Parts: sequence; C-alpha cells; structure tokens
Amino acid sequence: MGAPPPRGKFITLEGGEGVGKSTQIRLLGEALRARGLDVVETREPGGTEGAEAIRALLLGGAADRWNPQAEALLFAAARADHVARVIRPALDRGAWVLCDRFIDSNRAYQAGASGLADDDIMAAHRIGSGGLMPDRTLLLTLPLDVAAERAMQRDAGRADRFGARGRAFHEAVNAAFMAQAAQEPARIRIIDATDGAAIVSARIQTEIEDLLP
Ligand SMILES: Nc1ncnc2c1ncn2[C@@H]1O[C@H](COP(=O)(O)OP(=O)(O)OP(=O)(O)O)[C@@H](O)[C@H]1O
Ligand SMILES: Cc1cn([C@H]2C[C@H](O)[C@@H](COP(=O)(O)O)O2)c(=O)[nH]c1=O
Repeated sequence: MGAPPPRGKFITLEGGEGVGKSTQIRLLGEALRARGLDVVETREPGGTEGAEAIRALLLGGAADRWNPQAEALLFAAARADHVARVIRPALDRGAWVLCDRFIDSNRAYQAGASGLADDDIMAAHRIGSGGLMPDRTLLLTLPLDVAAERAMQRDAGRADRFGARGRAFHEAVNAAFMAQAAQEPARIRIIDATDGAAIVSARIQTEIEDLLP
C-alpha cells in the first residue's frame, strides 16, 4: 500500500536556464495567496538544509566534478529529502506547493541531454520520493539566446556548472522538455515566456484554473 493521495496541489515550473521560472513562481504565489490559499514556494535542487547542501555540491566546482550517474543520484537524494520534509507534509495539510524544477528537470538534463535512461531516472525517483508527480507542470519556453542573455544579465556573466555547458547541451535539454510535453499534454502545459512577466503570469494562471477550489 502506497502513501495516501495528497490533499493540496503540486505545481512545478520547468524550462531551461533564465526562462523566468523563479519570477513566475513568485507571481503565481501572490495570485494564489490573494485567493486565500495556503502556498509554499520552493525549489530544486534545494528546499531543505540537506538538499541545499547537495545543491552546492552539484552547482559548484569543476565542470567534470560529477559524471552523469553520480549527478542523477545526487539530484534524486536531494529530492527525496525535499519531498519527505517539505513537499509531502505541505500537500498533506492541503497547501499548494509551487516548485521551481522537479523530476522533469532530472529527466531533461540527466537523461535527455546527458544520455542516461529515462527509466533509470524514474526508478531512482520511485525509490527516493515514492514516484510523486506534479498535478500540473508549466513548461516555460524562450529562444535559447534570449534566455541566455537574461541569465547573463542577472548573474553578471557568472554561470554555474550547468549554465556553463555549451549550446548543444542546452538545445538537447529544451528538446527533451518538449518531448516530455508531447507525451504528457494533460499535465505539462507549454507557456510562451517571451512576453513581459505579467502577461506570462496570466497565461500560467489560465493553465491552472481547473485545479482551483
Ligand atoms: N518575462 C520577462 N521578461 C523579461 N525579463 C524577465 C522576464 N521574466 C524574468 N525576467 C528576468 O530574467 C532573469 C531570469 O529570470 P528568472 O531568474 O526568473 O529565471 P529562471 O528560469 O528561474 O532562471 P534559472 O533557471 O537560471 O534559475 C531575471 O533577471 C528576471 O528578472
Ligand atoms: C532539479 C534539477 C536541476 N538540474 C539543473 C538545472 C539547473 O541548471 C540547475 C539548477 O539551477 P537553477 O538556477 O535553480 O535553475 O540544476 C538538473 O540538472 N537536474 C535536476 O533534477
């Protein structure tokens, strides 16, 4: 017998670097709180003390610090702690959990763009996090050059281990996200993120309307 179904809603934002996920989580959080909902904003890798420590291991250091296998398992370990300590308890009490990246990033970056098998990523997710899946995923899309420019402006030119990877890697990530959306159109909604933040936020709110109480 697995865990009982959660009572809250689990929403994830996905997409490449600099497409506006953090900005949109904040705006969606404000909109949902204005409706009187209990909202938890969080991110991956991270969201707990242990997972933030793993984040530092994953994002810092030399480009070849980890191979794709070690990387995938570190993301899965961070996620297991995050799900157990923050996401599940919040959903169980009826909160809306808004998470900046989740399992679909693991699939896009470590399977799609790094060559691991999608089944293996999902097996680690089942072991670590009981296979918890979002109720809805908003996939933000933006031309690579525009997203890279936004991220560069934000970070003053300093990229982390993933941001520093070449164009081919980020194209493969985007292609993997699009393939996931094509496989799961009911859960994963594609959001054009080229316009101003308020317009993008309105698109996102339309795509979660059916989940509102
Ligand atoms: N719609 C928008 N139009 C113009 N600039 C934007 C828009 N949304 C966000 N930005 C800006 O682009 C930069 C990247 O946005 P944000 O940090 O939200 O992206 P992200 O997807 O969370 O990035 P990462 O994956 O690298 O953490 C920020 O400086 C942000 O202020
Ligand atoms: C959850 C997750 C993330 N990644 C990558 C994607 C990004 O490059 C970084 C996180 O940085 P951000 O500024 O918070 O977006 O980690 C990944 O490769 N696999 C994952 O499962």
